[in-house]
Amino acid sequence: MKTNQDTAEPILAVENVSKSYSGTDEASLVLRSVNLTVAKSEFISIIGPSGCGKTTLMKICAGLLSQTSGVVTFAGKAGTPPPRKMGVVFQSAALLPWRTVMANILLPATIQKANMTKAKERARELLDMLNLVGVESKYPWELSGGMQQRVSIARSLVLEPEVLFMDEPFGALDAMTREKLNLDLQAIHARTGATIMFVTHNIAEAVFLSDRIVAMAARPGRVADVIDVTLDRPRTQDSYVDEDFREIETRVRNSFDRAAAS
Ligand SMILES: Nc1ncnc2c1ncn2[C@@H]1O[C@H](COP(=O)(O)OP(=O)(O)OP(=O)(O)O)[C@@H](O)[C@H]1O
Repeated sequence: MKTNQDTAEPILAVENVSKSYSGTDEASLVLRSVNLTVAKSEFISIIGPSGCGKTTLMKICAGLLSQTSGVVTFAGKAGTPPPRKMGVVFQSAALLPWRTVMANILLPATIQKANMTKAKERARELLDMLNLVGVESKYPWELSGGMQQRVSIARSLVLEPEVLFMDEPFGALDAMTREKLNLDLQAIHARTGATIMFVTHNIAEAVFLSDRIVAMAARPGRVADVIDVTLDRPRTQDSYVDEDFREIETRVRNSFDRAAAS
């Protein structure tokens, strides 16, 4: 059977990656021999029990942390994506309180000394895509948590990254805001064609957004299962109650439970 991964060119590959924060013995391993290939424009989610190493794996892929052994390959070359080609979004929006929304969104372009005319044009497009028009001159503390996270997403996209790493970006938001942001993120993914690696604890969210879901097991962290999400796009709020959606959700839940018990 052809999977989503087989049909597109790989952009990111994790080969035999292990990680220990201390010591070299087997017991100190947080990740053990993780292998994973992410296709260009793929939306891949990582789920697993708390402490299984999801954030560690994502940080290694983003080059924010080094692996103890193994190789990460980006676009066929050993190494992680260059900062200019990737964006990162964490659970906390981490905006600079003394900069306006627009200045926060433009921050990566300022740091990277990118073409500011182009960056401003892109920022305006993102304000529109993320329903932020009208708040560009406000300061982060004047916005709701959901709006702040939208700004953080816009900031991560301003340099048109090829890869976006998102670590529980909606974890602190209420259910309604989260569903709305899932719809917006799906639209952004379709429009930009960015490859997205997304860590979440929420199984329905993973099914809604993903092309593939990686279920990890803990102690040491490892890939326990990979589930293809073969649902048509775009998915809508009605998708959550579709029979096919529920079936995949159950499969992912079973994988999660098996991984948590192993
Ligand atoms: N900087 C660090 N130094 C030492 N140990 C760490 C460090 N960061 C993470 N760990 C440990 O590595 C393991 C994996 O942590 P990680 O945050 O990657 O897991 P996770 O699956 O993302 O967890 P959660 O779902 O709770 O966010 C945990 O046991 C954690 O305590």
